[in-house]
This record gives sequence, C-alpha cells and structure tokens, in this order.
Amino acid sequence: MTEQRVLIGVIGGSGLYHLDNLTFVKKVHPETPWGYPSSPIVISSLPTGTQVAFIARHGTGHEISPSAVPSRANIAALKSLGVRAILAFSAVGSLREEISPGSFVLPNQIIDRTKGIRPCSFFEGTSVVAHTTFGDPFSSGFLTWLEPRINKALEGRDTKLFTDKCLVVMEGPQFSTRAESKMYRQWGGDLINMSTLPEAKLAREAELSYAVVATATDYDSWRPHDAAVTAADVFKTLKTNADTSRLVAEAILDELNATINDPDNGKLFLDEVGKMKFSIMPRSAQQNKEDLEKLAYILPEYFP
Ligand SMILES: CSC[C@H]1O[C@H](OP(=O)(O)O)[C@H](O)[C@@H]1O
Ligand SMILES: Nc1ncnc2[nH]cnc12
Repeated sequence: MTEQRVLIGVIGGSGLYHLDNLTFVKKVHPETPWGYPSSPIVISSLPTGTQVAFIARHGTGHEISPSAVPSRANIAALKSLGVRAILAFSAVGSLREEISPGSFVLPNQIIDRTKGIRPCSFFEGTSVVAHTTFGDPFSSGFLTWLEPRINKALEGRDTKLFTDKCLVVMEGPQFSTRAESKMYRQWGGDLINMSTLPEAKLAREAELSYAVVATATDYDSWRPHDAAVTAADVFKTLKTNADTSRLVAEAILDELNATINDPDNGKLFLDEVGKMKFSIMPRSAQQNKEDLEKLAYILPEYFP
C-alpha cells in the first residue's frame, strides 16, 4: 500500500491542543537543524483517509511562552513531512467594537511589535542571506479559499467571520498598556496576539501556504470604561472558541486536501512555491557547506 501523504499542517494555539474526530496514525518528534518542535507532531486521518499533522504551539500542557515557541523547528518539521499548507489557529484580542469575543477572523495584514528577541529567519546565523517578500504576509489564495468554507461551517451558529483585518503581533508575555492598545487602533490594527510572528515569516521562507484563523477572546485594553484584559478574561471564551475551531477544521480539511491535490485548483496553494528563488542572494564562495546543508532541510530545491 502506498503511504498517504500529509499535505496539511494544523498549528493549534491557546486552548486548542488537539483536533477531534480523527483516527490516530502516529506521533513523530523530529529533530530539525533548528531543534525540536513545540510538541510531538500528531498525524491522524479523517474517515476518508486525509491525513493531517497537528502541533500544539505552546506544547500540549501550554508550557511554552509565546517568545519561546520554537517556530523554526515547527515550520521546518512540517515541511519535512511533506506539508504544503498550514492552517494556524490563534486566540486574539479585539481592537474593534464589532469584533466581539467569540468572533472568528481571517487577518490579511500584520504589524510587527515583537522585540527582535525571537529567531525569525531560517537564514539567521548562516552565511546565506535572503530577503523574502512579505507584503502580503498570509497566502492570498488560501484566504480566498477559506472564507466561504468557514462561513459555511459556521452556518447556524452564533459566530461571525470577519476578513481583511490587520493583526498586531506583540512580544508579551504581559498584555499591552491602555496607551499601546489605543495606539494600535490608530495605526489600523484590528486584532492583537503574541504568536503569528515569526511563524508567518518562516512559513513564507519555507514556501508554504499559510493562513491564520484568529479567534477573538477579549477586547484588550482600549475600551475606556472596561477593565484591562486579564488572562482570566481570555480563558472565558477559550473553550468555546477551541470547540468551534475544531468544528471548522473538521468541516474543511477533507476538501482542503482534495484541493491541494487537484492539478487546477491546487494552483491556489502554489503561490508561495518558487518565491525564494528571487529572495536568496546568489551563491558565493563565502557561503559555507554546512549552512547550505542546513538550509536544504527546508529548501532542497535551492540547496541540492
Ligand atoms: C492566553 S492569552 C495570550 C496568548 O494567547 C495567544 O496564543 P495563541 O496565538 O497561540 O493562540 C496569544 O498569541 C498569546 O500567546
Ligand atoms: N489581548 C490580547 N493581547 C495579546 N494576545 C492576546 N491573545 C488573546 N488576547 C490577547
């Protein structure tokens, strides 16, 4: 029997430490050139045979704080399994009145408020330089594909889906001050979290399709008459949001797998493939062999 390919990676965030209604296939915990992923990767299959690789971003017991998530290992490990598209879930604060806690959002832009303490490139520390295109930080084709399917999955539920929103990614682990929260709104931020960077940058460097389903848990700290957000506020919505995220995943994963495999429609998920060709500085005698071998783990086409 030919082994089923794993084309889809799911990264679960706060509250989402496993998916539902899948048949366990195996667990793997590969050591990548950037260390081990946050959690063992659970590979499981839907009734149709579609296989999915799941990583708990903060570990299965939420023991890894946002600044310490080994994002390079997570993305590299998924790529090494043959994954082509990553559907990430994240608990976010809302910076807009209309995005009430419990809402789901597909952001299409990011403002980076991380503090430069997270390794954010596979090329960091190597003798190879790459400047990756990141103007559209999420995969446009994937977002277009997701919107109608998530809306369908949410039909009859009290959960609204917003699109085309801007996500502020902050360092944490403390929440924002009221002044920061208000400033992010003035900047055009609609949502805030602590984990989509460097994840999205690394997915792009690895030429993977990547999108985030942001699930609102709170109003952060910009509302004048409201108390500033606490972790307890986030926990109130976390379980319901995680249950709805599982429902959404279950509803769309089969079709996602079929679309990626389809010679025509699958092109939507190939937008990122080939992009690094125009990002990596030309080969030079100063680039050392070990670095090229390390980078071959994520981009074998360019570092044969
Ligand atoms: C638990 S509140 C802050 C925490 O929740 C979000 O995690 P994730 O994106 O993994 O769902 C946020 O980014 C922070 O890491
Ligand atoms: N208000 C908030 N700020 C940052 N990350 C969050 N995750 C969930 N709520 C958040």
